[in-house]
Amino acid sequence: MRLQLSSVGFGYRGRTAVRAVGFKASGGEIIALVGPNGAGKSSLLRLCAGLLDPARGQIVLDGFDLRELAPGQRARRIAYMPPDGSSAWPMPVRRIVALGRVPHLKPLRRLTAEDEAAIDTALDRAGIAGLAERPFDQLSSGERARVLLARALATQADLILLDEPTAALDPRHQLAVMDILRAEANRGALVIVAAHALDLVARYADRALLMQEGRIMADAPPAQSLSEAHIAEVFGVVAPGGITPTPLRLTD
Ligand SMILES: Nc1ncnc2c1ncn2[C@@H]1O[C@H](COP(=O)(O)OP(=O)(O)OP(=O)(O)O)[C@@H](O)[C@H]1O
Repeated sequence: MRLQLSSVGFGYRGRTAVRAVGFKASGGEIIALVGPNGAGKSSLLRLCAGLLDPARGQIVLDGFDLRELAPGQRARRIAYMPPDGSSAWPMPVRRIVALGRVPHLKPLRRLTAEDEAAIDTALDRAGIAGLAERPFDQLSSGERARVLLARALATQADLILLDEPTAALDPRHQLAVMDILRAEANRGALVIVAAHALDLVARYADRALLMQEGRIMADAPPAQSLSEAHIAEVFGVVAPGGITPTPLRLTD
């Protein structure tokens, strides 16, 4: 699959959030969106998900303008994980993950064995099989984040958009989630992930798009886009020698 953005612009009631953004990406890649609070990362993800419409420019998925794709097709092809799990749905975890299969259901049909298998696999991979019957609103924030990840995985989409999926996670689950995203890219999905954990981005992303005030000011492998000079300019912090990939790894 190929995604292409050309001169995409978007604003909220006059406040510009995304300015003249353009990039191309393909299945197999992990692309990280990096930048300070308010830089436009979440807005750009929501544009790619089709949840917002560009005011200017175009977003093209495999030759089709995102706005021309039928809603059902868009929902099967694109999975979106929102930034936090604070929504207080008093629903069992399994039912929330099952929502990831809704785009695959025929009208008025129940979940098939294939849907149930996709839900089980997603619960397992996110490490939350043991929480399947627990109410979502009684989980910790990290547990809720993994439920929303599982819902996105259950869709088996070929464009996976995630807004700060590791923000609430402990170190082991941060690595586990990034390993899952790598596996999704390896099966051919395009993964676009907004993240503040620069050491994880340096380790896992193929490209880091560094955003500042709605623009992309660098689009390169993390070793280049997260250079000391860029980090100083964009974040106002000194990262001696640039960002070092996290040295943490899972125990055997
Ligand atoms: N619903 C909204 N209504 C009005 N302005 C908004 C809305 N959502 C975001 N903005 C503004 O758009 C700009 C970009 O916000 P966005 O959430 O895309 O940034 P971000 O890079 O994801 O930030 P963060 O790192 O804090 O999550 C900011 O100036 C923000 O205040």
